[in-house]
Amino acid sequence: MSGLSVAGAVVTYAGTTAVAGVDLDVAVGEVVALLGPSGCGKSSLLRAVAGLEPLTAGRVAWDGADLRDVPVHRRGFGLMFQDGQLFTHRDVAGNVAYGLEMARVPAAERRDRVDELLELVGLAGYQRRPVVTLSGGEQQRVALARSLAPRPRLLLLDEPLSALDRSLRERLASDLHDILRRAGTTSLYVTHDHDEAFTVADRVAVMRAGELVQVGRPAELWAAPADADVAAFLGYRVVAAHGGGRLGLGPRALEVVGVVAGDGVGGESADGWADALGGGAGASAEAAGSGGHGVGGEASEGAARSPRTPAPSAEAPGSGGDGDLTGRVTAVGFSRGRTTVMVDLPDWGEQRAVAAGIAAIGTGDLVRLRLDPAGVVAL
Ligand SMILES: Nc1ncnc2c1ncn2[C@@H]1O[C@H](COP(=O)(O)OP(=O)(O)OP(=O)(O)O)[C@@H](O)[C@H]1O
Repeated sequence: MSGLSVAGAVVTYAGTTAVAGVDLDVAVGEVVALLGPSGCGKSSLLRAVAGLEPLTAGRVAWDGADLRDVPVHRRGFGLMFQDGQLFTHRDVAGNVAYGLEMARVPAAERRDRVDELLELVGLAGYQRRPVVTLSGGEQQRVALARSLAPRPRLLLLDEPLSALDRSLRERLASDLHDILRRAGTTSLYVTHDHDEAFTVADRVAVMRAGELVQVGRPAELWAAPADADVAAFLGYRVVAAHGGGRLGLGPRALEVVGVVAGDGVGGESADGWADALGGGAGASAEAAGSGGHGVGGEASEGAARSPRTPAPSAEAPGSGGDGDLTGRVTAVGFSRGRTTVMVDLPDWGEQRAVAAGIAAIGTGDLVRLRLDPAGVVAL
């Protein structure tokens, strides 16, 4: 096996088992994310791969060669942490060049490599900037450039974005994906954030209580989580399925398709909304056959889809005769152009649902929901 191979790895601290027998391969050029909740042993495993933590059992190998007797600085691995730990007395170029100086790379070659890396991480021209004048995101880009400079055969990243705010984290995760591919750097990436793992990695290894519970491509994990815990960790809401078993409801599994009884508060007047929508919404309200009104987007998306579209009623407890679900709205929010509501459902409790466009929904309304089979996984 070329690349990294971890077999039966165990890490213990004074009687506590942090890593309980992990097998994991990372192929050359591949980016693998270790994803799991706090305390599951991700960092311990990463540190064991780096050589910073001894293995109680098992082995770590590169290109088939056991690394047991190879000290940290001779493994040819790079490290990057949450806090980039930049040298504050050096400027940006001085930080990026650090590993190259240690490797006694000649000055002219160092300069070229620093320029190339700053270009790669989106900081061209920053060479002489004192690092203390940089934003948190820029500092992490410098830390990344520094760890990539000596061309590590494996880059180990431990929560490199978790000190940044959400929008910056999303942006940098996407940039990291591109930068690691362009540099062709084999990487092991620790995070507790599923979106970040899915964005950055080719494969995601889900860890729980010291063990790997599932390894796969992001789309594979999302389509078929190994169990209810993995599903919940990936962002599904786990609910009981009709007739036993459980379902994972994805963030867009439930869609409001109509208001059955609009006696709630907030939003626009139900009638005004229906009027504004014109024929489409009227047709929807009629189809609902309840005297309620349809809710839809700009092009009346909700109305365009028939409210009687058969939902997987066999799997949906609390569903009406035609397969729709009905529940009471407990909260209404508006985010990124969509109305989102919390709806109290008879068997599933409070669940999040989306309504296309700006809908006249108020708390207390009784709404009809459609369960989109594409947004649901059986567990
Ligand atoms: N140096 C240490 N001495 C004793 N116990 C430790 C040490 N480092 C970690 N642990 C314990 O080992 C377990 C795994 O910790 P680890 O840091 O590997 O998890 P993690 O998944 O990386 O969590 P986090 O994301 O919070 O860092 C935890 O129970 C932790 O308390």
